Amino acid sequence: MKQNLHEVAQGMPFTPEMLYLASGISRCTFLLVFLATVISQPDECCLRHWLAALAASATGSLLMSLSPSYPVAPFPLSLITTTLFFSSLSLSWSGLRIFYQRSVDIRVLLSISMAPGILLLTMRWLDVSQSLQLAMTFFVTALMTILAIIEILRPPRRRILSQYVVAMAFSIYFVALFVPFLMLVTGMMSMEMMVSGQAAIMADQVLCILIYFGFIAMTSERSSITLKRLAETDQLTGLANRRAVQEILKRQDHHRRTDRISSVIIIDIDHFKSVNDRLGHEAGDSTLKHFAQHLTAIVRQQDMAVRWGGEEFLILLPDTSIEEAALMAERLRSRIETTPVALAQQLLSITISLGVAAVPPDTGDAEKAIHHADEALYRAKHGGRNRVCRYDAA
Ligand SMILES: Nc1nc2c(ncn2[C@@H]2O[C@H](COP(=O)(O)OP(=O)(O)OP(=O)(O)O)[C@@H](O)[C@H]2O)c(=O)[nH]1
Repeated sequence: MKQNLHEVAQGMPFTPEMLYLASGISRCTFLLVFLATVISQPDECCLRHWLAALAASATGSLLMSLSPSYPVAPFPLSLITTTLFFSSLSLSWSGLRIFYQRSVDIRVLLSISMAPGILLLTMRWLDVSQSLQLAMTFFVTALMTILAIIEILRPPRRRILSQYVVAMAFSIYFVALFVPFLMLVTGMMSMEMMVSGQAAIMADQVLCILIYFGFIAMTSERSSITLKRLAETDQLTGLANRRAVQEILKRQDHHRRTDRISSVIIIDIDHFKSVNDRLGHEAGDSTLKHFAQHLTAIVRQQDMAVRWGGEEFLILLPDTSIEEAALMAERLRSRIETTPVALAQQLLSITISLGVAAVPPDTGDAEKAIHHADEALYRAKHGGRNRVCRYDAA
């Protein structure tokens, strides 16, 4: 039987051994790309798992290219390659778990990697037919792809586009494994037909590219999202910073959305310089953090609270009339006035001044509204501080 299959395979334009060799060599070239990525991003532990996964599958492919028969390699080569391919899949899965900050139990990882080899040994011992051995290998491999898909799609889902490419590749992998399993089990496909399954090896090659480059894309996409978030976040208070507002205003100009910002509030802590001067810079920082916490507590989900600079803050309010904005400003003013800052040695009472302005509905110019709110704030300061002033065009 083995000899027959091999003869059939030899008659094909590309023998399975050649395809496995090509697959092994291309995996080795990915290895170099991965190695460079792992070295450049040493903190990403998931990349090390994926590198090991790739190394295992490259070794498996190269060993399969040495096999004198296809699709079932002789014993013990089949045991080694099965374990290598499975280790590759389980390491892909563990890498995904690490990527999504989920724990990985090393014993589970080892069990999943070893289980198919043990299954293969058992089937050989029970003298199970070659086609059933192959069918079972397909089946457990298909199960493994499902585990990977679950890790990607289970909530909470991140907004990372490249993860869907990887999920799609694993889904195609699943179909490519489950269909031959069904066909072998039901007798619709013979071992001879499997020999002409060059398409499966080539599909494996394409999917491998999608998956491993997808893994690299996932880590780079997440890194750039994290960097962008850091660049748009104020480190002291955790609020959005001026740069984030500029980005939002730029996007609004482009999209002319309906949930546009309709009111803005500018807030300034009164006599903040004297807090620094009397109690030190650290007390000043604590005061800023205290204020930011109250600001975050008072704004609605759709609003955006911003540290505009120094001791000045801004709230962008979509779909909010100037009357509603002034009410919110007043609530915040009174809350801050009645809640002292708990410093290490003492309780510090502070007050704030606020300027409120509406975005002109005809132009939708939020930058102009910020400018108007600033003018209102100036009036609040000069009117005696600890008050809310509305911008009045008249
Ligand atoms: N601790 C601390 N102080 C800051 C920070 N950023 C700005 N400041 C200080 O904030 C103070 C702002 O002072 P001024 O602009 O004179 O305003 P003010 O004392 O609040 O007076 P009015 O606004 O007129 O009520 C300056 O002393 C800055 O050094 C910061 O991140 N931490």
